[in-house]
Amino acid sequence: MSQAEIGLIGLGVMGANLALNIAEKGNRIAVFNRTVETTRKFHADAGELKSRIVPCETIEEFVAAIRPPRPIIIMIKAGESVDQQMEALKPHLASGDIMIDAGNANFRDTMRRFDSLKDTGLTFIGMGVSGGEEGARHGPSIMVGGTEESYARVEEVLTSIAAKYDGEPCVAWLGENGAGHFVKTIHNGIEYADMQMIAEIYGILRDGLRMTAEEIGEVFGTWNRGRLNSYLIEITEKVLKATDPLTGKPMVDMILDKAGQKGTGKWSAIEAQTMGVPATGIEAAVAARSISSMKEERETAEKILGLPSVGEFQVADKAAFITDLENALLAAKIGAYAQGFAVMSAASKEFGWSLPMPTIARIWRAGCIIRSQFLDEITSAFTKAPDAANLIVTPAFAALVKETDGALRRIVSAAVLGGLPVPALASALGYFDSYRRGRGTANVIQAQRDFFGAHGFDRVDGADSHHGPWGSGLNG
Ligand SMILES: NC(=O)C1=CN([C@@H]2O[C@H](COP(=O)(O)OP(=O)(O)OC[C@H]3O[C@@H](n4cnc5c(N)ncnc54)[C@H](OP(=O)(O)O)[C@@H]3O)[C@@H](O)[C@H]2O)C=CC1
Ligand SMILES: O=C(CO)[C@H](O)[C@H](O)COP(=O)(O)O
Repeated sequence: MSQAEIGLIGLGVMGANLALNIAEKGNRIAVFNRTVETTRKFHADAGELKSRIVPCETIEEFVAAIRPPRPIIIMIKAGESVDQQMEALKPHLASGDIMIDAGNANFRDTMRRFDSLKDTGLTFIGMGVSGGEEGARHGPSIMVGGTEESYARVEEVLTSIAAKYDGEPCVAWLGENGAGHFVKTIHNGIEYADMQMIAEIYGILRDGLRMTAEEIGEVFGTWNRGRLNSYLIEITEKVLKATDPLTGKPMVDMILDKAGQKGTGKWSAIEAQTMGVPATGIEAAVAARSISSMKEERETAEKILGLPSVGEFQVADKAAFITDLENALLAAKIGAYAQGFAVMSAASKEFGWSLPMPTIARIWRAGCIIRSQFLDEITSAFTKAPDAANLIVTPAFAALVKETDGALRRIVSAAVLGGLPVPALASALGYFDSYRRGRGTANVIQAQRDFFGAHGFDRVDGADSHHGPWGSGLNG
């Protein structure tokens, strides 16, 4: 039997589907999973793709089944398990072999792993994959980091399995070492913000307008046929319309309001903060997930503080209000994406990657969780202005912000006055209002810093005097 062209370790949700996708595109693939039973079941269930899959029960057997130089995808739980898996593989590999970590790694781990293989003859690729189960099976968006030469060796197979947007594959080499995993992290940070903003809009419809899950699902369905058309809006309609088989009630009403998180949102916020780039939408979304997980504390606080004492949520024209909600969501979404791209732009300089913004937007148009029509507009904006300081100052998006930010202001105001939490939507408004104001209020902060710490300030008239007359005698 001929050797496999590629290997894959980890037959969980993502790995199993990716392996089937690879086999379906005509590639012969060797597979290995820590739990042998999973490998056996995976192969037994592979149907007509069985003949292209080589199930292996030991690492030795797995490595021997792949034709050198071997590309090996590692799609397992992120973190230490990847280091352990790499250590287990290494003694069996030969010069030229490539280990490709396709999980949601912290890009700093990816940089370390990349460096650790220098001078060994082995190569490391850190590859972000997005699209969930369905994407992995039928076409994910793939963000590759590593040497360009190593990408060239796997480009054909990755292109064959990637999602296509108007025939263009949603895969690209984005830069050296951690570039691919950094971009995937920010993709997820944006995903967090997008999801949180959708949840806040749902909250206004549920707790403000007192609409049922089914009715709210209808609203999202309508929006999905308009400018908000996207995978996340599409699945929101579906989840809101689903019925719980156990109770016959709307499924969403039976789900505990505690959101999980595995790290990528938090890493996005940390890296943004570390580089001094505001990513308030992502930060608000991460914090909202953390607050959501404090269920018992929230219930206790509600008993002690009560809900905000505001009157009945009043809306004079429901249809106009729902149109405002649609535009508010679009405006807030622009803020979150603008921030995500600004973080990537800063990281590109910080880590010397030359991240290609139009390409990133292009490969997010299909396959990934944040895929949307909107990303085609971002692709076009960055193609016309690849060095724009911020998405919101490109002509197309500046026009869109001006058109929709009034709605965002009305919705945030209504929610705040109605006592409904909208931290991510409000963060977008705060971001727009701060970013577009040439003269802000940090002059007071600078004066305070100088007063208590003699930190100095620059003057608006450029005069060579950097301390205020605060009277301590130290700062004059
Ligand atoms: N689910 C999703 O939507 C997406 C997930 N990802 C990322 O892909 C990676 C895999 O996720 P997913 O498929 O969902 O995870 P699953 O939980 O479905 O599968 C986890 C896999 O990791 C293996 N594994 C766990 N610990 C170890 C270890 N110490 N050594 C070797 N193998 C180990 C498991 O093997 P065993 O069967 O023996 O337990 C299993 O094959 C993660 O990094 C995840 O963040 C990326 C994009 C989307
Ligand atoms: O990468 C993904 C989607 O793009 C994974 O589904 C990831 O698990 C999502 O992050 P979290 O679990 O923290 O919500």
